[in-house]
Amino acid sequence: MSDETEEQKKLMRQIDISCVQAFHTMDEIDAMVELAKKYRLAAVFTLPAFSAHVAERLQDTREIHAGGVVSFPGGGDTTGQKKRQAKELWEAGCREIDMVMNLTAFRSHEFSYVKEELLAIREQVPSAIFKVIIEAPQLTEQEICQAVDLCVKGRADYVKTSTGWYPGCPSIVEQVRIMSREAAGRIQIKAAGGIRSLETIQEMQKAGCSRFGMGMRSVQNLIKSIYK
Ligand SMILES: O=C[C@H](O)COP(=O)(O)O
Repeated sequence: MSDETEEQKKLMRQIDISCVQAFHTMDEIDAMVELAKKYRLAAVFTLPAFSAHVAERLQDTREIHAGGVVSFPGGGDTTGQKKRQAKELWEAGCREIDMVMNLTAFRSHEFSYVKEELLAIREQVPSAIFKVIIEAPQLTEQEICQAVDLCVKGRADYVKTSTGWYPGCPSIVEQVRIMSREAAGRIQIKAAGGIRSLETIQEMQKAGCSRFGMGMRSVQNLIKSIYK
């Protein structure tokens, strides 16, 4: 990638690529790792059974992280299960942990349960980049603000819009704006789920988003559109 511009490089460093749907094959996962290495993406995510494999294949590069998902995609595991998952993924070599918030507890106003759970996971993986998924497309504006605030109190590094498991409910710029306004620089924002174009990414960047989670096919399309 010798003729890559600084702008392209910077954008690639904000992309988390993933094969986290149930249908991916090992060949796809391996192709995704190679793509991440070629374009120097930020992190590579799979479902947990394949995280150690990805971490091993990324061993020769420190700047591209293996990422692991905790309580994906529902968020309803017990705190103990989430702690064990996070620890196991860290031990497998994952340096980024994306965990789904317990949204039933959250939407039932069990805020202290949610906060304590986030703090418990933070304690398990103190050096990991810890992102918390809130499924913003399913929440009201007030709930999005409350969820962002809890992620700050739970010492997460990022609050993330969505798992991408709800195809009819993409992450949109307005959600990022709300999150960014509430975050006020206290936590970073990752958008994921249905992000399909450079234009959307640029608008989300302007709204305050610094990381983008995209499925492998969407990243391939994005690359085609910007490296001509
Ligand atoms: O962050 C991970 C998601 O799988 C991204 O979803 P997507 O397939 O809609 O890009």
